[in-house]
Amino acid sequence: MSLGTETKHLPLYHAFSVLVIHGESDELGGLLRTLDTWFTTVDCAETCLQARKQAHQNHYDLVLVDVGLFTSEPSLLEELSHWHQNRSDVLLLVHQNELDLAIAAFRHGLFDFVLNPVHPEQMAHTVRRFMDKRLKERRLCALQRDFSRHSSTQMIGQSEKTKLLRQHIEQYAPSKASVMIEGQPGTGKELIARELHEHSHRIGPFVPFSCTKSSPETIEKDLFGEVITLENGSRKFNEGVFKVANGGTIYLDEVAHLPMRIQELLLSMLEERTIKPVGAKYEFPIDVRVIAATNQNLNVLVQQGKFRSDLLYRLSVLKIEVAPLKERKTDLKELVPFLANRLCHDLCLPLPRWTDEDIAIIRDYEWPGNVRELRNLIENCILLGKSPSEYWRNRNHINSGTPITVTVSHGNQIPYYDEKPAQVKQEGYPNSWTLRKVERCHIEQVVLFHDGNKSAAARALAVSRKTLERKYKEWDSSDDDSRYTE
Ligand SMILES: Nc1ncnc2c1ncn2[C@@H]1O[C@H](COP(=O)(O)OP(=O)(O)OP(=O)(O)O)[C@@H](O)[C@H]1O
Repeated sequence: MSLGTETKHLPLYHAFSVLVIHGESDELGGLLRTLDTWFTTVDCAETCLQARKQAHQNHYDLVLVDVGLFTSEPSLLEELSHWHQNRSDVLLLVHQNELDLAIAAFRHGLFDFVLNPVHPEQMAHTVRRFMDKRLKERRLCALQRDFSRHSSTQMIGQSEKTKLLRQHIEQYAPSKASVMIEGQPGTGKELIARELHEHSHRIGPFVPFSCTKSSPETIEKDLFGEVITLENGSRKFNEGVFKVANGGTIYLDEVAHLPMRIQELLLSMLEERTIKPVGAKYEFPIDVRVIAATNQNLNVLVQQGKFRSDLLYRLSVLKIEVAPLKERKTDLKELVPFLANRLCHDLCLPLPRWTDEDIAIIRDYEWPGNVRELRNLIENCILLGKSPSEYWRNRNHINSGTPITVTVSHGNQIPYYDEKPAQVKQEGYPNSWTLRKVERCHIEQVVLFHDGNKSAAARALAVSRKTLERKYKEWDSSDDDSRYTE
């Protein structure tokens, strides 16, 4: 059996494995050689018992079986039909004089066969069909995992602003009216749009679309679809995003970037509830709810003549403003454990244990990148096995020996997400300490760090040496030793 042109171009399906169930035969050698060029695992079984044993120990994506074996091993047919339904594709190898056996196999749902002796081109064609189907299934499975990782519709947070947001979502969801969501990048605008769709009970899908594509022509085709006339005169229809979202919701992200021509088409769609694909002669009715999002001030863009005021009016029938994370820091209490739990679960890694210092860093930071930045930080820490404080020090090239003074308010602490109460390692000062006590302790710590060199300590503390001396005098005169009496 030699490889023809098609087999030479056959991609290597290395990640798949094959079992060949075949009695002793001269034809087998050639068949195995051919399969060996495509797959890394090609196993052989000569009897039903052997095949069962092999299949028990390994997973096979494809099982090739010589139908001649069904005469001596009738139970094999039943078993193969079961494998076929559950895990493996089954390909029958049929001689001209074995058609009755093939027909019996068809009755068990095994319909795919090649004629024996096998022609390499025919074999390559069939194998490609099976393996491409498997590859598609794998990709779909990976996409679904990736999708669920990135598209949660669970909005976390108990700050007043987030509670109000939830209230708006509940009130706005059942309406068909357009919604404009305003907020900085990473604040959760898409998440809100998904929640609106989930609660709307619209039967169609939720389809996100980024308006930052370069050319108006591409956006028009992507949004409204395209009718192409082929050389033979027939017409091919490429569905646009609006058609895909029919009955559901379209989410126009960064709507401020829409070119003027598309703004006009979108306005017409919102008014007429119809779309006209590029190259089409007719308009089609459409039932899509539009949710748009922006992190720019569209009123300013209207004044600058970059955004149509009538479109802005149409898109903003209902309006939601999302506050930046720094204005709703109490959300961190739920967000940190939620994101850490989810990421650890996705990455199959154990939950980290963080200290007061880590918690204080997360709480005191301003989060310009909002929840997305928080999520990225947590993911980095989990993957690198570093705590947020360590990560911060490394990122900002701070010497790990530098003492970090963080006062942690335990009453307002972000809770641990472990089921068991965590052993919180206390690195800050207790809440009961006065500012005077904290100051003294901190100065003494820094002086100690500099081996008693008060000039170096003063420089690290950004005060003059004189100020430091004055502090020591004050403490000596007041005989204040109560700093250690906790
Ligand atoms: N309240 C929240 N609860 C849980 N996860 C959140 C919350 N807000 C945002 N996220 C998560 O933060 C990430 C960024 O959110 P999202 O993509 O919705 O932000 P966005 O405002 O649409 O960003 P951009 O403007 O850059 O498109 C996502 O992983 C999202 O799931």
